[in-house]
Amino acid sequence: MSTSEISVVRVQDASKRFIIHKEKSLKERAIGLFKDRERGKDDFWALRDVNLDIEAGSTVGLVGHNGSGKSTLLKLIGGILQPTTGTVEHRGRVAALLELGAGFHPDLTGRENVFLNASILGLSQKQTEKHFDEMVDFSGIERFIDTQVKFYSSGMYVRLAFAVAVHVDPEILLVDEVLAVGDEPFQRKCMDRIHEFQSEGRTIILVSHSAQQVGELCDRAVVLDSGRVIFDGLPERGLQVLRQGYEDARQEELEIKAVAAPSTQATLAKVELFDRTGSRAAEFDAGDSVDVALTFRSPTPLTRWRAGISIETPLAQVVYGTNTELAAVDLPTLMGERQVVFRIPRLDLVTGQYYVTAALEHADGTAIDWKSQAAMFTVHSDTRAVGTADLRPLIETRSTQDRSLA
Ligand SMILES: Nc1ncnc2c1ncn2[C@@H]1O[C@H](COP(=O)(O)OP(=O)(O)OP(=O)(O)O)[C@@H](O)[C@H]1O
Repeated sequence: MSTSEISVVRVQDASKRFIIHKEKSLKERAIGLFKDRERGKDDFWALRDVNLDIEAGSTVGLVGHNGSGKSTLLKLIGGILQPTTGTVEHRGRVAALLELGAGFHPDLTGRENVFLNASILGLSQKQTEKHFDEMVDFSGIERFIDTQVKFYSSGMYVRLAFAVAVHVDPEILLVDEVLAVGDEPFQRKCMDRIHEFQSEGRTIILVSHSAQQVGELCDRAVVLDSGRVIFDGLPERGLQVLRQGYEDARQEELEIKAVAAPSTQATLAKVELFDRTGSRAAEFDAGDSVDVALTFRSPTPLTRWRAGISIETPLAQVVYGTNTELAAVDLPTLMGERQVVFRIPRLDLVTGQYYVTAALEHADGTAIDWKSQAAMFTVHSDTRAVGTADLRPLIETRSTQDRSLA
């Protein structure tokens, strides 16, 4: 079977242009500027030449900076927006959970909206009646089902919208960030439901700012930057590309600031890893010791500061984090260059790749400088386990009967 035969979403050379209507100032209006209507408009390309083939049964995370075009792409896939050029096709019933407000009518009650929304998604009145109790039960807002949704909190709104979306039997589920609105138990419930969807072979496309969510759910990440796809592949790599982008933007901002006003600020200059022999290293065996050495510089005296590190997985889950204040270590005034070394006596981690993020902060926790994923290392462990901590339990078995007799 060719890719095109099994793909349920196909985006070909799609671009989307928005026309932005500029507000004229009072002065411009008074002196009759912008007589030509076109001069009050600006073209803006939110997406440029996007190509995507999404296979049935995959879960794809759309990630990128604010304004990079994720929601616009999701709306094109859902058919809510049409591309300016190019084509977007999908096969199968689509349920879309887009931003708050889309899909529900504020003056109608929860109950009325469920019927309206389900019918838009292709369910007959009878089918909706059949699933109605399940939907309301899933939403957990039965007490408010006959209240107009304009009085709902954003969390209640999302609960009901999600409940409808997952009960209309969609082949493709589009989810835009809304999961972040629900409270923790509801988010967990949604995640479980999404896992169920995955095991049933349905296709999910979600926009998320949560690296953890993308790592946990997706088998593919598409990274957007200024409306273009800059990466399409494994989530681990996609999240690295995204983080590198954030880091580059931060560095660029710092450089611009530095040119505008030469900094008197202290910096975290280097993050290095050393093995027990004092050599620079990036490969360790579980149980080895590692020195994480941070080099700081300050052109003026900096008092009451702290240094911190965290060890993270490629999906940004923190395995361990500490700082000199938590460790009750007093640091002398920083002037010129100084190194702070965190010696970890045993790296009891399971086989895998890990990153060190490090920071320089004021004593009250406000950031002065930091380096995200500044150093990478690999751990080799001979134990076979999942997770990150290499706890090496001793496993023994006992007869509980013998114990009760004793
Ligand atoms: N209807 C619209 N009219 C004009 N511009 C729009 C419209 N919708 C989106 N845009 C612009 O298109 C760009 C991409 O927006 P989009 O919402 O797709 O970004 P995003 O990656 O989802 O951002 P975020 O992470 O902030 O949700 C933004 O600059 C946004 O201002």
